[in-house]
Amino acid sequence: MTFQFNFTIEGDLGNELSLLREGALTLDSSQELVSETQKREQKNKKCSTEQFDLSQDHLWEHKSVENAATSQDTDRLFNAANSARNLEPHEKQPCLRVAKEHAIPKDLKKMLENKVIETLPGLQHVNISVVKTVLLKENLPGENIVSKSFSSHSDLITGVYEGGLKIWECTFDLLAYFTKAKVKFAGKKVLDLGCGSGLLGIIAFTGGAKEIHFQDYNSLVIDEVTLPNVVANSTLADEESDVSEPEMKRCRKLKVAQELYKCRFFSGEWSEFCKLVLSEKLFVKYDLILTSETIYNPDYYSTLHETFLSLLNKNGCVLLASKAHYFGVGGGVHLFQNFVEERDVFQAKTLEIIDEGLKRFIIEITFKYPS
Ligand SMILES: C[S@@+](CC[C@H](N)C(=O)[O-])C[C@H]1O[C@@H](n2cnc3c(N)ncnc32)[C@H](O)[C@@H]1O
Repeated sequence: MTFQFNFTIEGDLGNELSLLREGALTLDSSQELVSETQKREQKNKKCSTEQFDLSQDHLWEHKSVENAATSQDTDRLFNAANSARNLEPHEKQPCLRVAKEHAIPKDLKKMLENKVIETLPGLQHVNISVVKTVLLKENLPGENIVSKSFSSHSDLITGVYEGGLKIWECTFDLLAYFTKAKVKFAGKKVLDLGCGSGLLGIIAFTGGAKEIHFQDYNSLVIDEVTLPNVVANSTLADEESDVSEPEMKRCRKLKVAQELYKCRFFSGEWSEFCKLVLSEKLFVKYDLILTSETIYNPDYYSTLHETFLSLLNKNGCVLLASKAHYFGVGGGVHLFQNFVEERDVFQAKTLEIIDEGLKRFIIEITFKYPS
């Protein structure tokens, strides 16, 4: 399924793309476009089971001890959800893109090279158009999602690219809600699920969260956007200022590293991500799951629900922001709320309705029976 909306070719990227990848793209030929689409559909059917190396050596060690998840709790709730489940016969399971953890590179400054930093109130983020242009020029091996997204004129290519190379509208709604409702992050373990740029998790990070995990479907999004954004919002930005003494520099670097140590980064499909984190013996469930524009595809509802179920602390909550309806894909707030109600594990409460342009919602999801 290819979902097209809100897609703009920033600046001259479209032209640049044709020049850069002459012959490799199918923008101008409708005949070829069809065959590309068919190829992609066939590929989607097979499902990407791309294996990633998880080189644990390079990962910074994380140890959590409190509130470790018990498999019994999770099993009980899974069963409750499963028995209430009434899957439509046509419901497709999402592709199982294997999850991996992304190590934080040692050379933090290098991550911000070739990046243009933009500023929002209380936040910095890389300019994504520049990231895309550089990626197209470099033609790096691995996930080729930038050119795939261009050639299909789409922000979403099911099972291939799930939209992380863009800051979606509801992220801004949730950011505004954090301020308005004075949401507290201090001391909490937070997950930015389907993070893309990671702005929600970054606010939790700068707001004193104890631990913040970022998850995106696409590996490239984590490496090229999420990680640089987190680094740009750490104290690294002023690392060099007024510090000439090697010893002071060393201390400063250590401080930045200690701060970033609170953040972990994951890519991969949701059920695979769950498997990966739950395989850690001392995994601690999240107090807060932040998620924006992740309920567009009804085929993913069951996995998303199970992700909440297996990763959310009993007394925790999910703050979800979404458009009322996603034309072309079929998902939306009411469909997802009905899905949640039928499973009878969580309760969903509307916190805010933003009724300008396309109607948007902020929803809080908590366990119905927390004890
Ligand atoms: C439309 S984008 C929204 C990005 C970001 N939250 C924002 O608001 O700007 C949807 C995000 O959900 C993630 N996502 C969607 N479906 C997924 C799935 N089945 N497994 C893992 N991640 C998924 C993608 O990685 C993507 O970043």
